[in-house]
Amino acid sequence: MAAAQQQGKGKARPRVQVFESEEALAVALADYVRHLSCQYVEEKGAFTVALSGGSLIRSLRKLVEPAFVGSVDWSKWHVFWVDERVVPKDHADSNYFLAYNHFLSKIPIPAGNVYTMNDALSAEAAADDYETFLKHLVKTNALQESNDTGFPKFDLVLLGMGPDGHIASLFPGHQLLDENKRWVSFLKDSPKPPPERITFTLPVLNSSANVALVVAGQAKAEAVREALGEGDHEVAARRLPVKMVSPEEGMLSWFLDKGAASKLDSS
Ligand SMILES: O=C1O[C@H](COP(=O)(O)O)[C@@H](O)[C@H](O)[C@H]1O
Repeated sequence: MAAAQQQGKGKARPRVQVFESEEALAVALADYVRHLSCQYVEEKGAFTVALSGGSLIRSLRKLVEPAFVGSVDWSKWHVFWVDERVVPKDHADSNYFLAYNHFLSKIPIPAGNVYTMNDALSAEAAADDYETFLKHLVKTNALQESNDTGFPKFDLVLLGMGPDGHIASLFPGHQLLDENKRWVSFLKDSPKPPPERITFTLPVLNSSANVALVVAGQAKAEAVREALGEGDHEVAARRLPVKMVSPEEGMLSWFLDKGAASKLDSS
């Protein structure tokens, strides 16, 4: 359905698109990801994507359907995780397991291009391990670095949002929202189970070339209204982490269904 605001670069206003249904959102999301994939593969021969867990994975379903699956060069994809739960990879709570079952198992991405967090380590060690690995990829030019921030620059970060406004494993009021040095950090007190998690930090999310916020359902309408409303002073933003997503030099695109957008003024 309708597009709302026009996007710009960097700190410009995000693009906000509202769709009649989650089904229509999923089709538009597939088209958006396919377009970026083609663009980056053509430009630099690779496409680096960081996935969230949760409902985002279901919203990616169209990308693996016949209308889209054949027009993506999956061999050039490099897949990362925005956040992970500290559980074995075959555990129902694992973000990798979810992505594998509903997305990755259906497409021919080379196994060596799928970069999971190490589930044999403690939360601290797994965060260190993933950060060290990302630094190695940057050093070897397999992953770009942001000239502006010195943090890694993913071509696309796909974020979901919880009803409380959390993104990745960055929760309202949590001290990790202040982290400005680490690339990957950990927490053991997640308010949403399971408690132990590993997560990209905000500077990494905000150094990406493209960030998509994919949000469906009425349960998230209040957080969407607050996030897209006026007045982004720091206290409000720390209460609603999604408000702290603001790419330094990249583009932010919201994909909303009617339910999620139902408390926005224009809807
Ligand atoms: O716990 C998590 O929650 C968020 C939001 O999940 P959703 O199911 O409400 O969309 C998700 O983006 C994150 O990756 C996950 O670890």
